Amino acid sequence: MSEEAKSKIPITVVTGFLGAGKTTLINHILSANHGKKIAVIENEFGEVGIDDALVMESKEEIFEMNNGCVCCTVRGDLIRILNKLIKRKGKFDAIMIETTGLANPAPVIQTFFVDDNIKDACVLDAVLTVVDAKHVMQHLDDVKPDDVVNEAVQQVAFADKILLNKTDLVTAEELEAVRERIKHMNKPAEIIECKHSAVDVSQLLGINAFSLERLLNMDPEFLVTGEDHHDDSDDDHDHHKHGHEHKCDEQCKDGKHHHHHEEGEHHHHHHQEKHGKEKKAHKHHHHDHKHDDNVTSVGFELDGELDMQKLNMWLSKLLQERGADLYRSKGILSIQGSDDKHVFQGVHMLLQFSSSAEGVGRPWKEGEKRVSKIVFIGKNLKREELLEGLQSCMANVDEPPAKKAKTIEDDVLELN
Ligand SMILES: Nc1nc2c(ncn2[C@@H]2O[C@H](COP(=O)(O)OP(=O)(O)OP(=O)(O)O)[C@@H](O)[C@H]2O)c(=O)[nH]1
Repeated sequence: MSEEAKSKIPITVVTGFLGAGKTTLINHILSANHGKKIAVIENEFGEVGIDDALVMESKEEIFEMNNGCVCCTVRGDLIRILNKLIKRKGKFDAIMIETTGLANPAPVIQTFFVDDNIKDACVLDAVLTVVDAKHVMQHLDDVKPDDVVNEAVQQVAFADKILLNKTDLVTAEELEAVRERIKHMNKPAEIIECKHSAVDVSQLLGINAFSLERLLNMDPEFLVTGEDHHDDSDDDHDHHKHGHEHKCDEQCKDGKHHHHHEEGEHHHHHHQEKHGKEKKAHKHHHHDHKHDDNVTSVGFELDGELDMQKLNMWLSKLLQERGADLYRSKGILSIQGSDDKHVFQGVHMLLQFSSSAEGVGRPWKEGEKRVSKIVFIGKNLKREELLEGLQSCMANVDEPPAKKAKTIEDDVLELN
């Protein structure tokens, strides 16, 4: 590394699909014994911020960016926070940015090359992509409409290093299949298999793994941002479009194609058909990229305490029935009869409860209002239905006066 690069603040971008294990990785790094002071920038896709409470208490500084995805609406926030941190250079050793599970990493990476101040002060050390060995296949397979990006594919494609996580949830054969698939999508990236994102920090930070050259080989116009493309209509900006073309791997004979078809093996037939038609359009809409509008987030903040048993039963049933479409669910819970802050984590059908007593999340602070915050992310979510379900799990809700059951005494009395 050059002297100039050495004096810059190293940046690590942590990406990976919803629920893959990014926050688990951040917590692992923050609690590891590396002697580094790390500033963390959290971005989450959800109507109600939760991750902030799930990142462990530490000396580190944590900045939250909610209400949007870092690759779109909150990119300005990212630039602002980075500039703030740059002014305090020397007070910390590194910055980690956790992107939302629905972020396309490309615009985040571009930030470090197109903004002059940031470019001069920071160096992108690596893009780490956490992959959920159990669920990634279905997200890679998800066929999106033509102008919609497949974030799961992008995240793997842009990785400098891949953490193939949750190996405990799959068989050796399944793991091999995922490994093959990922290797095929991104040959240069090292793949590290792990459980609970537990990888030696020396393999994650200060690794100097990011290569702009590799990205420019993949996409020569990588650094041409959406803002440079004023031939795009304003409408494009409203939609936060900012995609990229990629060079295909050797499977694809056609040279370039739109990134959401980037992966050769599975959609090959589809994009071969499309290439002819799309080529011209790509020239003018080079930076088109939209998120899948079908994937939405619904968030609730509930006053009052929840009944753990009712909630457990309701959530278990919901995840069983809707787990395919319900990519991610999570919540901070105020539970009747407990002084601990409870947490639930759902990834598709898998559901896990834990609490501050077990070291997950931070306990309620003195005087902190005990509000439950719950987020669901997925396809075809119905707010009313979810709210009704949650409300039915509140403790002490006035039960409708149940028909008074007869007691034995009543019977006895009647007999008399
Ligand atoms: N069984 C198993 N569970 C894991 C592993 N790694 C993480 N988890 C669990 O998966 C769930 C999601 O983990 P997170 O670290 O919150 O995932 P994330 O990528 O930050 O999630 P989003 O921010 O919502 O995208 C949590 O319940 C974790 O405890 C693993 O290796 N094995």
